[in-house]
Amino acid sequence: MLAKGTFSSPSSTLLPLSIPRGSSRSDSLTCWLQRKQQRKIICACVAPPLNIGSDGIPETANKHINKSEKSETLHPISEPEDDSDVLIECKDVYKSFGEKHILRGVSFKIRHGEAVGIIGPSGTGKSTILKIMAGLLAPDKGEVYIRGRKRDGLISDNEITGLRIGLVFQSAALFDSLTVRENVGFLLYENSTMPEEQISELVTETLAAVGLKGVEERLPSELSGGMKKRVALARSIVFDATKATIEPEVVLYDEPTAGLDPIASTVVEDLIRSVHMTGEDTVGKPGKIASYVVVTHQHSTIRRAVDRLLFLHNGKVVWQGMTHEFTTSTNPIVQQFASGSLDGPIKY
Ligand SMILES: Nc1ncnc2c1ncn2[C@@H]1O[C@H](COP(=O)(O)OP(=O)(O)OP(=O)(O)O)[C@@H](O)[C@H]1O
Repeated sequence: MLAKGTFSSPSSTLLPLSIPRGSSRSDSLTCWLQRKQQRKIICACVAPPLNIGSDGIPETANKHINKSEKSETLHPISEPEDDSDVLIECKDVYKSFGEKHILRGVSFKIRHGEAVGIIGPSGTGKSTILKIMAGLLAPDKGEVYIRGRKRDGLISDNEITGLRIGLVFQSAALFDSLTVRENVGFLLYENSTMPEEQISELVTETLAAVGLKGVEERLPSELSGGMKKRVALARSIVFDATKATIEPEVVLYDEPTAGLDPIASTVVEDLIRSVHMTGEDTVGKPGKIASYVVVTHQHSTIRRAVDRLLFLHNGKVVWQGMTHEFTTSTNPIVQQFASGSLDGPIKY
């Protein structure tokens, strides 16, 4: 049994941040509980008060693109007028770290049922915008709306219910000294009124949904990288069955296939699809995740796991389109990124 914390239950999905390797179970829990008191995770997203010019091209992008290159709009998707299905919106979000101005007016919306990828060069702020959506970082300027309600500051600063937000870190961020069962059921053991046996059953069921059986009593160190990612996914989608209302959930994945071989990547990509509402999990049940956002560099993940793409560059969304438009785009930024060429507007 896990030690019980004294804090109140969170309004949304909470995920452990990184815990030092080799720390003891009590250290891990203490560290986690301290952090948890500081940060309750909720999510918010970007909608564009598009700093996109009349030609559909963001102002910064205009600086890098000559007239002949502007033939393709950078904003080819016409936004529906009805925003009732918007779960997360980021509006003109700015974020700097010291002198580094990372996000400079990022806007987008994540709608119910969407599978969205965020791509762009390294260091362009993809993980930063995920953390802002999750409420782990506050924007310097701009707004984040959760189902139409503005979130101020971090998730710990206000209670916004109506949407669960899960964040799956690149590193999986499992507690090294807890078993797989304890990792997956952590929040339920801590916060739920469910009896332990029921939590245990739910954990087993959720692990089965991500294709893992018989690993409940293993420690993270006994798992492969791909299995750890699946455990982290299970942790983000485990539901408290005693809650009267189950809120829709958005899962944010930060480079879920980084470091995996091509086949293990495919397994994770299919898994991400399968737990989405349009999919079917590995035991044949419909997925429960309303929408998800994936930050990735991997072409296979772009092709296989997402439907719509947002391209971040120089602090803004410089292109967005459906996945199939990515490889045929005539936008020079997209072309350079898709081909990996050293020549083009993206400079390292
Ligand atoms: N907490 C922080 N303090 C200082 N600088 C930070 C912090 N978090 C991120 N940065 C910096 O902000 C920039 C964007 O980081 P971020 O991780 O969001 O980029 P990214 O697009 O996800 O990169 P990659 O594709 O390489 O993972 C980087 O230069 C990074 O060093």
